[in-house]
Amino acid sequence: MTLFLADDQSPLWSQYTGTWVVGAVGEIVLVATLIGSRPSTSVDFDNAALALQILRLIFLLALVGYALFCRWTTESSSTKDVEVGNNGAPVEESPLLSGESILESTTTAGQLEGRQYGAMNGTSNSEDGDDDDEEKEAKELEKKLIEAGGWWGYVKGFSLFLPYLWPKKQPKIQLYLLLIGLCIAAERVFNVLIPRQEGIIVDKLTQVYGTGELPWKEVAFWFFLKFLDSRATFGMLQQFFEFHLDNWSLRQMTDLIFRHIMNLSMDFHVSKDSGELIRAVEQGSSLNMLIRMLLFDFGPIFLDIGVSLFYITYLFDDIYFACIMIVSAVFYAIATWKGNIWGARKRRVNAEDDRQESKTKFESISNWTTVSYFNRTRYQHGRLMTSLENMIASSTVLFNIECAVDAARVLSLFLGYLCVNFLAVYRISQGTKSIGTFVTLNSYWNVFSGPLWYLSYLSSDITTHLVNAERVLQVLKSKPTITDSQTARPLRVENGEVRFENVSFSYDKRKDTIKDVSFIAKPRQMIALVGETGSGKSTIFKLLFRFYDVTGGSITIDGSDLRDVTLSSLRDAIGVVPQDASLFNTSIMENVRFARLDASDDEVMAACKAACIHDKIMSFPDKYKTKVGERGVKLSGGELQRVSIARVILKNPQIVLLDEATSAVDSSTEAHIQDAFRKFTEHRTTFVIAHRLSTIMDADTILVVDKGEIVERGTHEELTSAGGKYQQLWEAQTTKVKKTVEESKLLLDI
Ligand SMILES: Nc1ncnc2c1ncn2[C@@H]1O[C@H](COP(=O)(O)OP(=O)(O)OP(=O)(O)O)[C@@H](O)[C@H]1O
Repeated sequence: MTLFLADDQSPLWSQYTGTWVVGAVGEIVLVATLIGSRPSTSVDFDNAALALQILRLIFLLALVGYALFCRWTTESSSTKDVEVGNNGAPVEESPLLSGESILESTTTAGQLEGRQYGAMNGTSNSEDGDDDDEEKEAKELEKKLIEAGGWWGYVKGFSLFLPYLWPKKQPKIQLYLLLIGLCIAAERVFNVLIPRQEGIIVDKLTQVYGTGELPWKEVAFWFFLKFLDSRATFGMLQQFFEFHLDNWSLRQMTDLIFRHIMNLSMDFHVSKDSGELIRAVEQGSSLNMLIRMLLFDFGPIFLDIGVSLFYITYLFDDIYFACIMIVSAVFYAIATWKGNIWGARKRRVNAEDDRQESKTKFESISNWTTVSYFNRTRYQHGRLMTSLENMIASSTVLFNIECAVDAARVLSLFLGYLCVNFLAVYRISQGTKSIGTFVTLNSYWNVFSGPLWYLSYLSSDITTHLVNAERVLQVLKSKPTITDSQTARPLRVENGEVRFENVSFSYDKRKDTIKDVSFIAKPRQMIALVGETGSGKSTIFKLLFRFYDVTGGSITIDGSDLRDVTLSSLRDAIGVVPQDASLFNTSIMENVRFARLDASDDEVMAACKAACIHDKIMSFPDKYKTKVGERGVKLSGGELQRVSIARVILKNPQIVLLDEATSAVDSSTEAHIQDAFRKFTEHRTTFVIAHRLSTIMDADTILVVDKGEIVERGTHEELTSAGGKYQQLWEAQTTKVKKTVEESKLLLDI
C-alpha cells in the first residue's frame, strides 16, 4: 500500500488514515488479548507471534504518523499558494484522474503538472526534472504510443510484428517451437522430482544411519535426474533449438525493417537521420528478444510458481505454506512492477540519451572533413562529452532506482523464506512431517524464488527491449507516401515524350515550390533547365523521378500518368546523374556495375570510356579495383561525377536527367564529356540542369525557372535576343569570361 501511495500524487489521506487507525486499534486489542491469555510457561512460538503482532502495531502507528505529517505539510503549503485543479476546483477536491489517465496527465507540460497536484508534487517535480527537454521528449514518445488506448493499446501495437514472427509455412521452425515447449515442460518436471528425491535420500539416511546400508537406488535415481536436467541433455537441446529459432526471427525482422525503411519515401528519409535509422534496424533484434522472453522465459516462470505453491502445500499438507509464499510473491511482484513503472520513464530517457550519444559520435566521425575545415574538433568533442555525461547521469538515476527496488524485493523474499522455514521447523518438531521434507522444502525453495528473481531481471530486460522496440514500431508505422496504385501497370517507354501539365508542388503547405509548370519534351529532345539557385530545377527532376507526387496538375510519359505506373518500371526507365553523386565504399568496377548488375567488365569499361574516366582509372595503381572510400571521398569531384555519368551510360535508360553533371570538371574534360553525351543522348529524351549556360546552348528548348515558375522558354538564339532573364544571365556569364580572359592577357603582357 505504501508503494502505491508513493505513486499517488494527491492521495486522499482520510481514507488511508482511517484504515490505519482502525487497524491499529484492532492490533492493540489483539496484543492485549494475547498478553492476557498467555500461559505463564509460554513457548517460543507464542513469543514470536507476540513480537510479530507488536511489530505490526508499530508499523501501523508509523503510517498514521506519516499521513498526519503529509497532511500537515499539504495544508500549510496550500494556504500559502492555492493550488487549482484542471476543473478549477482546489486540488484536494479535484478528481484524482481529472478525466484523463495518469499517463496522459504526465505528458502535459511540467507547468500544468505542477498546477494539477498538491504540495507533494512540488518535490517530485524537482526530483524528476520535468523541465528537462529530454524527459519531455520521452514523455511525448510515450504519449504517442499510449494514446492508442492505454497500456492495452500500447501492447497491441506490437501485435503488428506477430505475423512476421510466426513461422506460418515453416514446418521446421514450428517443430523447433514444439521441441522447445517439450524441453520447458521436462524442466518443470525435474524441478519437482529433484528436490523430492533429495528429501527421500535424507529420510532414507536417517533410517539407515549407523547401519552401514547404502541408499544407492535413491542416490542413483537422483544422479540420473540431475543428469537429465543438466546442460548436457535437455538444457543443451533447448539451447540448440532456441539458437535456430533466434536466427530465423532475426532474419525475419531484419528483412521486414530493412525493406520497410528502403521502401519509405523521400519525405521520410530527408526528415530522419541515417544514424537513427541504422539503429532502428539494429534494434529489430529487441523484438525477437521480447517475444522470446515472453514465450520461453516469462510463461514458464508462472508455471514454476504455480507448481511450487501446489507442491509445497501437498508436501506439508498445509495451506499456510502456500499463503505465506503467495504473500511473499505478491510483495515481490508489487516491488518489481512499481520499480518498472518508476524505472521505465528513466530507462526511456536513458535510451534516448544513449541514442543521442551514438548519434553525436556518428555525426562527428562521418563529418570529419567539415569538422576539420571549421576547426571544430574541440566543439564536437564537447558535444560528445555533454551527451555522454547526460547518458551517465540518466544511467545513475536508473541504477539508484534499481538498487532500491532490488532491496525491497530481497526483503520480501527473505521474509517469506523465514516464515516458511519457521513453520516447517515447527511442523517437523511436532512430528507431523519427516526431516526429509525440510530438505525438500529448502531445495525446492529455489524453484519458487529463482523464477521470481529471474522475473525481476527479465521484466527490466523486457522493459528495455520494449523501449527499443518502440522506435522500430514507430518506423514500421510510418507509411510510404509514394506507392504503386492498385491499378498500376509497368511503364512502357516507346517514344519518350514527357509532358508537364499545370504542375504544382510544395514541400511545405505554407509555401509553393513549383507553380503551374507546363512544358512538353518531345521524343529525343534535350530540355535544359536554368535559373537561379533554389528556383526549383532539381525539384522538377524529383517530381519526374516520382520522389514526390505533384500536388496539382500531372506529369505523363508517353501518355501514362506517373501515378498510374509502377515505381520500379518508372525508375528503370530514367537515369539520373545527381548533383551530389555518392558511391559505395567498394571498387570502381563494382560501383559502376551497380547500374546494371549483369554488365560484363568490358561493358563497364566502355561506359567509363564514354564518360571520359577510363584513362584516369587506368592511371590509378589498382585501376578498376581502386576502392573509392566512403561515399566516394577518395575521388576528386570531377572523377566522382564522371563515374556517376558512367553508371547512367551503363544503365542505358530511355530518359536521362543530368543535374549539373559536369559542374566539377574542367572545360576541356567537359567538352569531351559533352561529345560523349551527344552520342549517348541522341536517341533519348534528356533533361539537363546547368549553371554554365555554354553547356546547354545546343538544347532544343531552354526553360528559365524563377521562383518555381517557368518565366521564359525557347532556344539559346531566341532567348539571347529576347531581352529577358536568360539574356541577363548569358551576358553576365560572357562578360565575366571576357573579363577573365582580358585580365589574364594583361598579366601575361606585364
Ligand atoms: N526536402 C525539402 N524539403 C523542404 N524544402 C526543400 C526540400 N528540397 C528543396 N527544398 C526547397 O525547395 C526550393 C527549390 O529547391 P531546388 O533544389 O529544387 O532548387 P534548385 O533550383 O535545384 O537549386 P540549385 O540550383 O541550387 O540546385 C528551395 O527553396 C529549397 O530550399
